Amino acid sequence: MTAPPSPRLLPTPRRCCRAGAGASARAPAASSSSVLLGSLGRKRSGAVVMAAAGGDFDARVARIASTIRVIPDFPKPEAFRETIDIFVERYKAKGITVVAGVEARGFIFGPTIALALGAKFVPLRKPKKLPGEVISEEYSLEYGTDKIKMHVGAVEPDDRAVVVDDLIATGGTLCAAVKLIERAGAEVVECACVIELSELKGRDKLGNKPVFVLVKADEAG
Ligand SMILES: O=P(O)(O)OC[C@H]1O[C@H](OP(=O)(O)OP(=O)(O)O)[C@H](O)[C@@H]1O
Ligand SMILES: Nc1ncnc2[nH]cnc12
Repeated sequence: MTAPPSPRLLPTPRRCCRAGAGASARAPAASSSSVLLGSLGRKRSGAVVMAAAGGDFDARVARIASTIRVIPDFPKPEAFRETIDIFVERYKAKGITVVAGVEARGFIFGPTIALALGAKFVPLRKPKKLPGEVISEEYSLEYGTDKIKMHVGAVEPDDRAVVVDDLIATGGTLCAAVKLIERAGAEVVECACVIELSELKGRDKLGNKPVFVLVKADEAG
C-alpha cells in the first residue's frame, strides 16, 4: 500500500505572506487529485489544507487543521521590548546579581533582562541537560510532575536573584526554582512572569515570596 502524500498547510496570503513572498510563489495550485479542505481550516484557523488521498485521511487532516490557529501579524517585537523594559526598570535599583530563567520559556526573557541589569543569567534546566554537578527539585504541574536542576556553584550565597518565567499557573515551577536558589544560600528577591493564570492560585504556593506579573488572565481567556 502506498502512503498518502503529505498534506501541505498553506498560509493564507493576506495574513501570512510577507513582502516578496506572494501566495502564487508559495502555494501550488490544487492538482486534480488534491482535495481542498480549506473551508474548515480557513474559517477557524486561517490555514488552507491541501491533501491528496482518500479514506479517512482527509477527515483526519481537516481535524488537524481545525486545531491550528493563525495569529495575524505575529510576531510583536514591540511587546517583547516593552516587557523587557518594564522588568529592567523594576529591578535595576534592587542590587540583582542573578537572573534565573526556567527552561524553556524563561530563557526567552531571562538573558535579555540579565544583560541589561549587568547580572549573570543562570539557567534552571529540565533533567539530563546540565553536564556538571547539579542540585534538583521535583514539582507538580497541572499535568504531572517534573524536575528542574541547577549547576552547583552557579549561584553563590551573597547573590540576589530574580526568577523569570513566561507564566505562573499552579506555581509549582516557580516554587521549585526558588527552592533551588535558596538551597544555594542566595536570596530570591522576587519572581517575575509575563502572565498569571489567576484561577490556579499559584501565588498561594509561593507563600510570602513576591510575584510580579504583567498580565492576569483567567483560563477562559
Ligand atoms: O505554574 P506551573 O503550574 O508550574 O506552570 C508554569 C510552567 O508551565 C510552563 O512550562 P512547561 O512546564 O509547560 O514547560 P516548557 O516551558 O518546557 O514548555 C510555563 O512556561 C511555566 O514554566
Ligand atoms: N494552563 C496553561 N495554559 C497555558 N500555558 C500553560 N503553562 C502551564 N500551564 C498552562
